[in-house]
Amino acid sequence: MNQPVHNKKGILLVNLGSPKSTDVKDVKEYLDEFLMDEKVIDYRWIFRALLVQGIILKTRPNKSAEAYKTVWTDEGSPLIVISKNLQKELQKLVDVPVGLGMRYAEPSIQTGIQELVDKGITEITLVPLYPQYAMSTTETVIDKAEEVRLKFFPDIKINYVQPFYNREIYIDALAKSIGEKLPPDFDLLQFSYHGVPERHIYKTDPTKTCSMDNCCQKDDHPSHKFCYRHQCYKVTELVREKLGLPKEKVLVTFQSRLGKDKWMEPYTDATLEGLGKKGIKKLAIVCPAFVSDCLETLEEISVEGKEIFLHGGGERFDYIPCLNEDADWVNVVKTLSEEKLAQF
Ligand SMILES: C=CC1=C(C)c2cc3[nH]c(cc4nc(cc5[nH]c(cc1n2)c(C)c5CCC(=O)O)C(CCC(=O)O)=C4C)c(C)c3C=C
Ligand SMILES: [Fe+2]
Ligand SMILES: [Fe+2]
Repeated sequence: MNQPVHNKKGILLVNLGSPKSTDVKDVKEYLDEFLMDEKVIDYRWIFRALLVQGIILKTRPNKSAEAYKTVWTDEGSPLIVISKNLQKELQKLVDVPVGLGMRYAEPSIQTGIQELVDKGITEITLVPLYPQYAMSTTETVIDKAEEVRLKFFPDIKINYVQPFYNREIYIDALAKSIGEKLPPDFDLLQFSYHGVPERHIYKTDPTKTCSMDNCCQKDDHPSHKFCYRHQCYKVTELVREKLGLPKEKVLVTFQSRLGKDKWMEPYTDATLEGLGKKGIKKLAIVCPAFVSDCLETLEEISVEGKEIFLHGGGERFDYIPCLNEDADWVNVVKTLSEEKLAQF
């Protein structure tokens, strides 16, 4: 009997990853792998090693472990738990196996591919779970998956779902999710994206024309395909239009900076501090660089960010969760995966 034609096909979801536990040694091991990635800290190896192993890993693991403890659940890290739930929900909707891998720590991309290969899969559609392209998101996932494929699985094929920041199905799902949670009387809706050093934007711009100020918010510019900053502004604009909000009700900021480099501005924390004095008393905030709630949303924004805002004179702070296991979002992942599966 003939097998169905898709019997060799599978889907691999890839998210960022979390430490194994909140023990300082596990957090240290995770941060070491993460920050030694040359697409995350893009210094020459020796300078990266001096900075990461000589400075950051001396103090940050303690601080980060304490932060992780505040968000950790009985089942583990929120990012991992939510990613597993997304995997399960997607599996209910598609007739090919769905695997899961993390760029850092476990389950690794290698583990995820191995599990699919063990099921006889040789054609994998890999979905980087990042709406916007960045060197430290989509690009490093593809680099790692290619490294693993060439080393351990030279006979399989992988194709990659591209950043989906401007896809209508994604914007519809995000706008709907935000719209449902937005309180009717908010003063401002803040879009807080994970930041990156400005250098990353210049480095990955193949046209070398992005000047940070006058290209990222334009409708059409040759640098946009690889401009993380543009892609953040674009998501915001498309969601704002979909929700029918006036421009003055929406603000873009960038969070989670690390080290002494110049990161993209405006910064989320500095902005939150000053909003109350500018008359913004009721703030809603959403973090669309993340599709799953994680340390950076649950602790940095909904706990620390809230404190900063209230301390600066704000009165009400509504954190709007990520898409997580939202049914429309699962459908977005299904559509994006199936489009790519069809291309084998
Ligand atoms: C130079 C450092 C970093 C860059 C560049 C960076 C980019 C970047 N990261 C995410 C998504 C996530 N980052 C998360 C945690 C996190 N990020 C950094 C540093 C950089 N990120 C660190 C050191 C950490 C660890 C926690 C800490 O010590 O602060 C997470 C959460 C992981 C979790 O377990 O919950 C996510 C998700 C994006 C999207 C991005 C570029 C756009
Ligand atoms: Fe990060
Ligand atoms: Fe730009």
